[in-house]
Amino acid sequence: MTLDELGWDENFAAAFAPYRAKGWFPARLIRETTINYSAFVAEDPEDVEEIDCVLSGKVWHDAESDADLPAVGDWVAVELGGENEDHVIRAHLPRRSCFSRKMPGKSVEEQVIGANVDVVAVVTDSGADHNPRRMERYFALIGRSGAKAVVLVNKSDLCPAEHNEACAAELRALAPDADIHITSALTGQGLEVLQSYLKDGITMCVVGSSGVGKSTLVNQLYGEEWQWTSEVNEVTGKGRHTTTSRELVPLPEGGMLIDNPGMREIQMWTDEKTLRDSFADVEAMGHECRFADCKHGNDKGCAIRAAVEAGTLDLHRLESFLNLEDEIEKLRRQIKKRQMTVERWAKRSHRVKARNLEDRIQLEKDERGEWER
Ligand SMILES: Nc1nc2c(ncn2[C@@H]2O[C@H](COP(=O)(O)OP(=O)(O)OP(=O)(O)O)[C@@H](O)[C@H]2O)c(=O)[nH]1
Ligand SMILES: [Zn+2]
Repeated sequence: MTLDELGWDENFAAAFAPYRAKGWFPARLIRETTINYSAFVAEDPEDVEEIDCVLSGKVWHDAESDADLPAVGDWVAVELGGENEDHVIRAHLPRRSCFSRKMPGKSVEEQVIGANVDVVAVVTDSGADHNPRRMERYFALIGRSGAKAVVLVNKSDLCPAEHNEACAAELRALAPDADIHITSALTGQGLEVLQSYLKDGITMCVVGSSGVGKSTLVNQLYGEEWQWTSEVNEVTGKGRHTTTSRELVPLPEGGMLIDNPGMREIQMWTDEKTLRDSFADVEAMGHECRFADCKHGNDKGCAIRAAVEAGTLDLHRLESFLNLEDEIEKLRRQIKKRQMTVERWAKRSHRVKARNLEDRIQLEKDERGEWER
């Protein structure tokens, strides 16, 4: 595989220029563990190689938050070590895009799903999973990430065509910039569409609720010979751990996937601005209400209610809008709580995270019993 097939472009090359002079090499991160990263490194731009590498103290300290640390999909500058030496990530190149979500559970810590992702494919169906409100949140999140939004209304074989079409049209109305396709991973309908996004150098993420067919779709892209559980990646010829962590995987027909077989329904990382932006059109309608303090309830001359009655605004969407201030208040409380937790954690995080070089050296010394106090 070549550097270009990995998604290298002029901007990355420009950002990398000062590091080339130091004898470092461009690399793209494909996997992360608690102690190190795996990357494709381009010592030879025509034939990238898989290596393990660790983070330098500088890159570690320069990151302002966990979300700023190198993540799967990121481009970095690597200094190759000699025999029995670590390969070290010396610099982190600016991201072209970044797809992230809220951490699972109660915290609102941002978690990067993939850096430099070009296309996010949201898989849903026209049955139980169909939920325009949730899809609005996906659209807001993908819009913020800088990636292109693609929706696959999957399991089309289970519903009449008109029903699938109606669901697709409803989603299309929510996000004119998104591509909405009807697919069936089972019969293969519409799969060529997914493949059409996966040109050389393009990175895609596949997300969606549990059971909508993500793995079934992804396995078809890998081709018959290579599935989640297989041992060897056909493209790189390298062995592959069967793991539940996210990985960047080159596909046999070109393009790459960042995926995770166990990825549960994405929990949205969101902020006040993203929330408000997703209702900008409703808010604009509110300016047309007769009274400036209109509560959009039974008030006379309410433009928003009129839009609901005229069928141009969905009633559920209005309800979400009316609850917006409550949601934002909830978010603020969560953020405050998170800051307190983060401060508490910062004191002991060095024990948990040994991804940077100095910590690792110390850890190895500790293991050998060479205590430094
Ligand atoms: N009828 C029909 N069934 C499908 C289709 N796609 C997937 N399935 C079935 O739906 C079930 C769930 O599919 P998965 O691919 O495991 O779904 P997933 O989204 O990866 O689920 P998680 O791994 O839990 O996130 C399996 O039994 C699939 O065979 C489809 O297009 N039509
Ligand atoms: Zn009103």
